[in-house]
Amino acid sequence: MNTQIIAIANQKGGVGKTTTCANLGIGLAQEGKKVLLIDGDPQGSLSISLGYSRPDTLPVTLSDMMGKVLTDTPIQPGEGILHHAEGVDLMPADIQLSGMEVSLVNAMSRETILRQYLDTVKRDYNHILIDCQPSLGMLTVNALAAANRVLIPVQAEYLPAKGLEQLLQTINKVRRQINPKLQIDGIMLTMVDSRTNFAKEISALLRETYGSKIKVFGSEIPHSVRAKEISAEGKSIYAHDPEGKVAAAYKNLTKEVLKIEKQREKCKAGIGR
Ligand SMILES: Nc1ncnc2c1ncn2[C@@H]1O[C@H](COP(=O)(O)OP(=O)(O)OP(=O)(O)O)[C@@H](O)[C@H]1O
Repeated sequence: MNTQIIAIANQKGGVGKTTTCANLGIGLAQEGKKVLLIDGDPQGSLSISLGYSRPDTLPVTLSDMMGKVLTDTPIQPGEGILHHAEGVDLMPADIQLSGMEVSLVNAMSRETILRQYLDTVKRDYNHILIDCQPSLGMLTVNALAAANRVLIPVQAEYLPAKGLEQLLQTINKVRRQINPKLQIDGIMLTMVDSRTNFAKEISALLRETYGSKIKVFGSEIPHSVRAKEISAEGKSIYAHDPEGKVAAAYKNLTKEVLKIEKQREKCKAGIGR
């Protein structure tokens, strides 16, 4: 299986990474894809938002799996992977992942420990989505080293241009030094309040600043209280508010993401001919 591994990254906190990871992942599952979500954040927000309110009580989390890679301990098929009612699988995380990040500092091949873990599970999945932590630390570098695609959610409240530059530099560095396959899918606006001109201005500015180099997704995720509620519900926006505008936006995003991979496959086939 040609597994698509998508890192959802932005070192700024609270921009909608976790919400996007869960709803894009479940959107892909609704399109018939086999999906694994990786909680790459020691806060465990993705695990919590999918209903595992106390990830610290789970017997196995991502830090255990990365620990096994570090110590060359075999990983059993499907070990520690949870199955969510809406058709996605999840490798959860808890605060132990912080300790793992510290141990990585002195580890051999420290940037590729997550990639080595994913190599043991990826044959079972069409898509693996990684919810990155809000920093450019070693866990995010591991996610970028493991992925072949990166999607960047940006909150429409203000333009963190400098932050975005730092992220793009990190992505380029990872691409040059560790993972030449990494491609940027695009920047995606989240929490857009369409009643204000401000959001429109930010959207236009993003397209003006980055649009020539990086795709800015046509799908923009509206700001909605219904979206805010889902993290406490343990389910997706499709289950919580199926007819709402956020569900529609995430459905569109899912289609855009699938279109990108189709186009890349076509390009590859064209080159191969
Ligand atoms: N479209 C939306 N409308 C309103 N609130 C939203 C929307 N998307 C996410 N939120 C809320 O905004 C907050 C931050 O979202 P989320 O946790 O997805 O961001 P994050 O980038 O993953 O955060 P962190 O960096 O802390 O992991 C959460 O309370 C979430 O419920």
